[in-house]
Amino acid sequence: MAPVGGNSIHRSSSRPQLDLSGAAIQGNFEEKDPTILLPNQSDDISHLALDIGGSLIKLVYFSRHEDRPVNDRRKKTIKERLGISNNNRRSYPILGGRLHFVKFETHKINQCLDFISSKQLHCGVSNENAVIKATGGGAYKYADLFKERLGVSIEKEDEMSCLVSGANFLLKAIRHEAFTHMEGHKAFVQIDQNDLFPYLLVNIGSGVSMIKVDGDGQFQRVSGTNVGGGTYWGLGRLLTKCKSFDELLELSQRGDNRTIDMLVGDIYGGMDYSKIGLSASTIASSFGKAISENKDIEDYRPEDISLSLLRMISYNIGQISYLNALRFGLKRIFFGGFFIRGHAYTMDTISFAVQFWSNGEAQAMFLRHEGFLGALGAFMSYEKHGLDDLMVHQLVERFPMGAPYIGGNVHGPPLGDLNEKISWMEKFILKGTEITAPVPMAPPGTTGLGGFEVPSSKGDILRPDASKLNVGVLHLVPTLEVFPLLADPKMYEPNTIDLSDPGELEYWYTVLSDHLPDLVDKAVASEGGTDDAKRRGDAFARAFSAHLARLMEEPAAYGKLGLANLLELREECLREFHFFDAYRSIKQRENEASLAVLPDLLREIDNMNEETRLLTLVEGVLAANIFDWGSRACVDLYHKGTIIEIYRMSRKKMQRPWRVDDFDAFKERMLGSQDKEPCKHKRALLFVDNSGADVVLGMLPLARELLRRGTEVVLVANSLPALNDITAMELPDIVAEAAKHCDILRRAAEAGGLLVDAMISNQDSPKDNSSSVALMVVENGYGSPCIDLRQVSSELAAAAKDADLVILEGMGRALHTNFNARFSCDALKLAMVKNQRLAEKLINGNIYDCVCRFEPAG
Ligand SMILES: CC(C)(COP(=O)(O)O)[C@@H](O)C(=O)NCCC(=O)O
Ligand SMILES: [Mn+2]
Repeated sequence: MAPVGGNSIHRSSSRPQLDLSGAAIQGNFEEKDPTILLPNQSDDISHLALDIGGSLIKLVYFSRHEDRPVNDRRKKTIKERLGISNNNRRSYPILGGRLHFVKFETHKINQCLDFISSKQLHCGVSNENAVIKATGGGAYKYADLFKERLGVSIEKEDEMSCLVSGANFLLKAIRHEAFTHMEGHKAFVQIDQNDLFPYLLVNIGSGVSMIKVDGDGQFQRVSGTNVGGGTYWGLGRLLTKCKSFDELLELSQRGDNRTIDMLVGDIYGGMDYSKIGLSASTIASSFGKAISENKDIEDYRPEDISLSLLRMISYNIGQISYLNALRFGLKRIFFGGFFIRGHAYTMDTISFAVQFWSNGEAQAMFLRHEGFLGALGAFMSYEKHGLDDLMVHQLVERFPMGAPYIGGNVHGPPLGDLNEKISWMEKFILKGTEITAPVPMAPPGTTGLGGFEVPSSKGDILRPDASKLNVGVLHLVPTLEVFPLLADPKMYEPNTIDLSDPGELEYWYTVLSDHLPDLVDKAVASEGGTDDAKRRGDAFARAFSAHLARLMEEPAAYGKLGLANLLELREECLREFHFFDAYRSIKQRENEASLAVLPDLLREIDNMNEETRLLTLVEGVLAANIFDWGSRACVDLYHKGTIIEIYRMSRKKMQRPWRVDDFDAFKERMLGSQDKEPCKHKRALLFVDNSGADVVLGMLPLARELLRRGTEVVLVANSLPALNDITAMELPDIVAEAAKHCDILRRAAEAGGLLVDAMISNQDSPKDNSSSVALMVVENGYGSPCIDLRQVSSELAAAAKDADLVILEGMGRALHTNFNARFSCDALKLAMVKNQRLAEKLINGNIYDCVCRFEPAG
């Protein structure tokens, strides 16, 4: 029996709000997603739901996070201080874990049963008469098979109802779920939760259902058509001898439907019928040419047949959908179902039809989880899972590890332990190298749909499976919150660099790829350089490269892609292969070296007047931000001297004005002027960045100055390691070390509960700290160099409530993300730009230029 349910807050781990007392892992403890028994959990929590359709089985299952129990004393103290309890505000439990999306072909149902059985998904509850919720016709057809093979009963859920609740959940809870797709260009649509209804949901499975949705559980199937995905696949199979739906779809890529469709021009001698707005290239009659030509099926190219069929069915669905939207006055039409399969050309065709018939009034929208609406809805139908109570900020979508190699499909048994994962990567070496080469991206407007024209070069630019990898693993993290000091959370966009610009994406792809060999060396060394570590390092490099290559192909595969996502992906991949702190020894070395010179620095600072001191402190933060192991240029620099030599050199170069220099405004705010009173902030949140000089000689002295002025200070650090960033777990020891040489820090740290035992040798001051302002440490919820303030730890959100000053430090937190963020309190953004291109783009400057941006409360 092994206890589960650590209390770490980061996104790879969350705190389930279930009754976990007495919980135990059943079976192999080493397994990635082992079954967990919850003997004291009174609610029925099931882990699996299915949608068994005519062609595909869609499966949604839940797995608990791998919790690594950590003994973090800081966490307990901070919870008490900030008044955070484990009791949930909600009335019923919310699962903390991951939702996985998997699909199988229905005729290979045994593969699906093997999958469920090997993952033990059907026995996730301590319930003797285990029941699985399922929807779709197969829930009836295969009920006996499930009973026979798995010993479980199937509880059938209404298909329409499941589709609707699945769609409603996705549209409300996933930020980048809905998108438009016109002429090869994908654009995400921001859906206002409060302005979602009514809409038309068109689910294109084997057949097509059109559902008017008025609210949660309020819907009506208003129409449908029997000409759907089954028609395309069935007719296509007969006419082309294709062996699979995907093969048929791929064939269409190379097709020319003019050889088989009758166009307006064919009837009007090559002319447009302009009087009624039809161009010569408009399809007048799908397959119409076949009647006038004395040809047999063999005389037509299968490619042309497939395209003609695809256009016929897609236009027809688009047209009927629009007419139904018109009938009920609905402005939004969402298309789902596995017919679409993220296929760019299908979406373009449907979009074109909707636009054409509505004269541009209506717009087709698609859903990234298009095929999983029913299965998700069936999952939602389990009572008391709390899923429908989750909000956007509590869901984090992650890149599924194996997806780049297999296009999101599941082949073979699930991966068990780390070793299996590595062998799996090794097995796919060939596949991996095949796709690692960047694939040209589709420039917008090249599918040639601008007038029912035949796409000229779509075979080269639109891969048939281009959008297959469009569903990640959904992490449910009920503890995440929106940072309360954002001025306008709805308008907030964390990323400064937009990677939908192909030039930007390519640049950052190259930067991250070039950095990889060095990172692998560091990671392997951090694990003792053993053969096992080398093997894992190799697998990590492959996995990360494959992800990058896949994202180059389709940047919006998992929703809008920003630089923060790429940097986070790198850290996630490292953790996936059990590299938990690649820069461990570097961080230790730099912390020690910096702590050794801290007393001298503090003495120097204390001899200055208030004004010079403030400038020196801000200058110190900027100078020390040079210690960044994520920057190629900086790493090259470290070969040229010791830490202290580089720190001194960096300080010497700090010439004002900095490239962005609001220091005078900040100084006036802090110290006042003839016209203005000085502002004594109540509580400052300092988002710290790197270990070593950055935090010890930069941020800590600044924190100390704020404490001296009577401002409470909360140091906000990463929950998990990322590059050489300091973590919340590591900070208390550093503060304790620094406090040995400084009364201000010591008293504040004691008042903040950071120094709870006799870590400090300097015991001569009075024990009563009631008058001291506190120094605290909270974790931010991230294991990445960047931070998305829409999803932060509950500790940070609680600490923010009384704060009136935010200081963001470093390139990741203040430039790549949050450079344009607006706060409802005073905000100071401090960073050294350690990348030439970013310096040019962002501040029209050069590498090593500095940013000191002060934005007073609005
Ligand atoms: C990874 C980083 C964001 C970390 O910067 P920091 O937040 O530590 O200031 C930064 O080093 C970076 O953007 N590096 C990649 C670019 C380069 O190597 O030039
Ligand atoms: Mn950093």
